[in-house]
Amino acid sequence: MKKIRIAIQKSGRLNEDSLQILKDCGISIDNGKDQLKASSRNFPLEVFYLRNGDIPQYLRDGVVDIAIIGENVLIEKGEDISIAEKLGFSKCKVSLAVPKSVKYKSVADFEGKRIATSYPNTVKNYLDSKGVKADLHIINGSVEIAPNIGLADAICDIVSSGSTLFKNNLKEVEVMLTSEAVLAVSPQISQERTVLLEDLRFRIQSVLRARQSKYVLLNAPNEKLNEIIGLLPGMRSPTVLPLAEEGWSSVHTVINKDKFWEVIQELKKAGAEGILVCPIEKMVL
Ligand SMILES: Nc1ncnc2c1ncn2[C@@H]1O[C@H](COP(=O)(O)OP(=O)(O)OP(=O)(O)O)[C@@H](O)[C@H]1O
Ligand SMILES: O=P(O)(O)OC[C@H]1O[C@H](OP(=O)(O)OP(=O)(O)O)[C@H](O)[C@@H]1O
Ligand SMILES: [Mg+2]
Repeated sequence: MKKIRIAIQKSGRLNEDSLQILKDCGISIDNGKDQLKASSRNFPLEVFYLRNGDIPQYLRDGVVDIAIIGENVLIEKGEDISIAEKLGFSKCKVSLAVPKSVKYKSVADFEGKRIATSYPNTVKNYLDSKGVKADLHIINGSVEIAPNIGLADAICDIVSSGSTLFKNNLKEVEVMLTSEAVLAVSPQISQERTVLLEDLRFRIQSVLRARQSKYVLLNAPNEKLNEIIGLLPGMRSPTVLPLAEEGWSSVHTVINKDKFWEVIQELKKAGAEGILVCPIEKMVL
């Protein structure tokens, strides 16, 4: 049987979370740390460990069928490559920044300025769309230092917490795009391997849904049941079971992790007791 070939970042910010999501999908990989290639024992999958920046070309050439990669890299180097799933980790922005002392008014201020970046296509497309022409200096790392050493007037790079900008006395002035890790697909993937991709996507979706949700159990006095059920979203509707003690019920449901603390407060006010919150491993609709 053919195996589906996936590219994963060899080392760096995406490596650990990429391996974790495969693991959560029940896919075990025999992983010698310095290997370039590994196989799964229990899923027809081969893993290639590659540089993030090289992955769009490998996808285009059909050397790998799928990849976990930052959306920002696809926008820079792989606009022709499609995205099968957004994976919810490595969230960041790609932004333009200038020294704090600069009085910035609008994107027109970049006209004729020197901008240091590892994302030349992204910057060029953005500035073109605004009718601005700048002078791009392509550098591969430590971009934020460029204005301090007189190499550029401004930079374009990844911003997450903003602390790298802060340390280098820069301020973010334009957010060009937001990004997260995605599952990207080669335009050359075969029919046979597309079937494996669908199987993998089914598992990934179940894992991502579960990561977004909490399983909640609580006790409620029967006279408050309607009010409490009204507060709960649930997958279809909450499960209600009688407790051994007369007049009380146990209510089970699923709550989105972002809404969770708000809902818990409301449940308590409505008379819920003994609230348990549990992680969910997989969630299949
Ligand atoms: N500070 C950050 N916060 C969140 N996500 C980030 C951050 N920095 C980078 N990323 C995301 O992780 C990806 C990989 O970043 P990383 O710095 O590990 O690799 P790289 O040096 O860009 O690539 P390569 O693997 O080619 O060396 C980026 O493309 C981006 O999507
Ligand atoms: O807003 P922040 O939270 O500070 O994150 C942004 C920084 O993170 C990335 O660098 P990384 O740490 O990956 O180092 P690198 O330049 O060696 O890739 C990116 O290139 C920025 O410099
Ligand atoms: Mg980096």
